[in-house]
Amino acid sequence: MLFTISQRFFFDAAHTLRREIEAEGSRRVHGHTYHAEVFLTGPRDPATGMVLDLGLLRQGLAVVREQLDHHMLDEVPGLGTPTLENLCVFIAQALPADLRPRVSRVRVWREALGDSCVLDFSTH
Ligand SMILES: Nc1nc2c(c(=O)[nH]1)N=C([C@H](O)[C@H](O)COP(=O)(O)OP(=O)(O)OP(=O)(O)O)CN2
Ligand SMILES: [Zn+2]
Repeated sequence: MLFTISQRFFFDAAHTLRREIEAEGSRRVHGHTYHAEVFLTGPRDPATGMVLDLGLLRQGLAVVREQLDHHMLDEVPGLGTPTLENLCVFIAQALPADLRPRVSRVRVWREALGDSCVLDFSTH
């Protein structure tokens, strides 16, 4: 049996974005509240009854959040163009090494704008 556990966090960050439409507002420095959810999939450890203690996932996400919250996303090393897609990849790669192999999905969204992106490792 496989189980999927998840944990959410949010961060406030600034960015600029070059776009072909609505270009002017996106090009200026502006901010968003981003939400992210990371999903880990695996079997239960028979000794603990857990895929992984959610407290450990929460600790890992805190490390990732530190690199994004109140940052200028354009300047975050390794992120690239600050899109939702690149944020999904960045979050998956920035997790502690022992958690990374179990990541099955990362979702990043902006509640206020109603847009979101999902990186789904199970379909790759
Ligand atoms: N495939 C993607 N498309 C777009 C992305 C993305 O990350 N992936 N991002 C954007 C913009 O960042 C997003 O739409 C927000 O636009 P922005 O100019 O930052 O803000 P708005 O003017 O739309 O909204 P505000 O409420 O004024 O912040 C576009 N496409
Ligand atoms: Zn924006």
